Amino acid sequence: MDCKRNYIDGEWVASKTNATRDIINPFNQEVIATVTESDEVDTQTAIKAARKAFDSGEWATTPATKRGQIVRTIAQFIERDKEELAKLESLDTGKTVEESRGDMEDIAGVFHYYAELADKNGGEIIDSPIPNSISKVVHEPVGVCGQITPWNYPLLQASWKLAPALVAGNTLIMKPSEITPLTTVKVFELMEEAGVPAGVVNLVLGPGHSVGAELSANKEVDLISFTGGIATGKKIMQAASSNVKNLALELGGKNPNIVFADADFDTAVDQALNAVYFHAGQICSAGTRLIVEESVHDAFIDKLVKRVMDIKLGNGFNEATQMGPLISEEHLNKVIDYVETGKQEGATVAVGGDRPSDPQLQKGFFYLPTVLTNCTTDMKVVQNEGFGPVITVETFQSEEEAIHLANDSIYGLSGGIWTNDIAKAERCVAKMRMGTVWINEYNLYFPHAPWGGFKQSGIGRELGRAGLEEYQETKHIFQNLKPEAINWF
Ligand SMILES: NC(=O)c1ccc[n+]([C@@H]2O[C@H](COP(=O)([O-])OP(=O)(O)OC[C@H]3O[C@@H](n4cnc5c(N)ncnc54)[C@H](O)[C@@H]3O)[C@@H](O)[C@H]2O)c1
Ligand SMILES: C[N+](C)(C)CC=O
Repeated sequence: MDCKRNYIDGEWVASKTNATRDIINPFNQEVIATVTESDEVDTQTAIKAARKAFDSGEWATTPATKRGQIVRTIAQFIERDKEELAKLESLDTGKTVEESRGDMEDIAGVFHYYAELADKNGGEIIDSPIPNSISKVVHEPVGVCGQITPWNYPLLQASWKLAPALVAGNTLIMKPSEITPLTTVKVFELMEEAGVPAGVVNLVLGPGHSVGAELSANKEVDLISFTGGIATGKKIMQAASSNVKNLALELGGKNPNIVFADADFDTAVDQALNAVYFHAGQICSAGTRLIVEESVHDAFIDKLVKRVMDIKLGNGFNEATQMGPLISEEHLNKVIDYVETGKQEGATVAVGGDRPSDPQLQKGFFYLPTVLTNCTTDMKVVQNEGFGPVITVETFQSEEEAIHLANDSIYGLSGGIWTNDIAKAERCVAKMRMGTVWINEYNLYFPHAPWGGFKQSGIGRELGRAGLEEYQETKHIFQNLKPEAINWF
């Protein structure tokens, strides 16, 4: 098995430490790859390469149409290699290949979207208050960008950072999660094949406490874009103050999914499952706080539980599998503790609440899809992000109570609302403090619409025009066409 390496200044190189890390398939704990394990010194080498490439001005002054063409070629290569990439993502994360195929389509779509935007953001002439002058606003790249991604959607989250950074003319160093780096390595191969010049994109494989911390603190890095947990985000924010870096944080969520009694009952039940159980609930936007109008609660939970009992756990490579394992033993233990806490707090396990007993699943990090009823907003299990296949259920009697429960969180990433009363939906949405709110829908995202969180779910936006603007500085240029002395002094 060859060892996957860093990509620095256009070369594939092993870490100077000579250390390696085994990458594990969460379905059966088999080693699927070995990768180089880097440290601060490797990171500094990559930062220097990105700095040199940016300061040379070559990429930033490449015409935007040309940068767009290269990004479009990357999209086409992802489409060409979609099946290989999807299988690699599933081996690495345990999610079903069907889900990974969907991710790859989304990822190619993100590269296509930003390729199209590349030459459509050329700045503007603004009305100057001074006669005989020109006032214009232009967009320039921020500079050297550090990009740090999580393990749950490894390549998807990488694409949201790579594509806009490239079309805006930046250079970058990416650090994928040390647990799931394989598809990111592959996309760096595709970026090399597409002709991205040496030094513009750099990849450093390794852990957060060394590689990630160096990227966040190093004064040669102008921007840090991070997707991951709140605790890490806070550390990065502190480290980034070293040189007042630009900062984009995509953090966690504890997302409400509100069901009113007038909603289409069967659709709302079905979508309550979709809101949570994809990728075993390891989704930032998972609608894990189900908030149901009291009058339909019992019928709703009956139907939900029946549907949950039918969810098929297994190897993501089997077509019949609907839910794979959690990412690691460490994470499985966190989910077990999380549910135990809920039970101690008084929640009732309506279904699940344990590991599966199926002998075929014992080597994998599986946890049963779970519904906890009798939950109240003060419980830890309602307030903390569990990041597993666990729904907590609360009830409400009035619109105001539903909104109060939905907003009673340090998070503000996303939320859903199910009702056939459009006026009620609009009233509620106006009060919901979240970056994305779905009405009669859940978990839908696409390249044209911005994504990001209110409150402690983050700072800044990815996707859409806003996702490009994160990678741009705005410059005002004022030119006096008839300069004269003003003789003030
Ligand atoms: N808002 C979003 O769009 C979004 C998307 C996906 C995941 N997430 C969130 O990500 C979290 C799960 O991902 P995770 O467990 O990989 O998160 P994490 O915070 O543990 O790790 C994320 C990345 O940060 C790195 N890291 C760890 N310590 C670091 C440090 N001190 N300095 C710099 N980098 C460091 C890790 O190596 C990894 O690459 C969840 O909270 C989830 O909600 C958010
Ligand atoms: C942003 N999203 C929904 C693709 C993945 C969150 O974990």
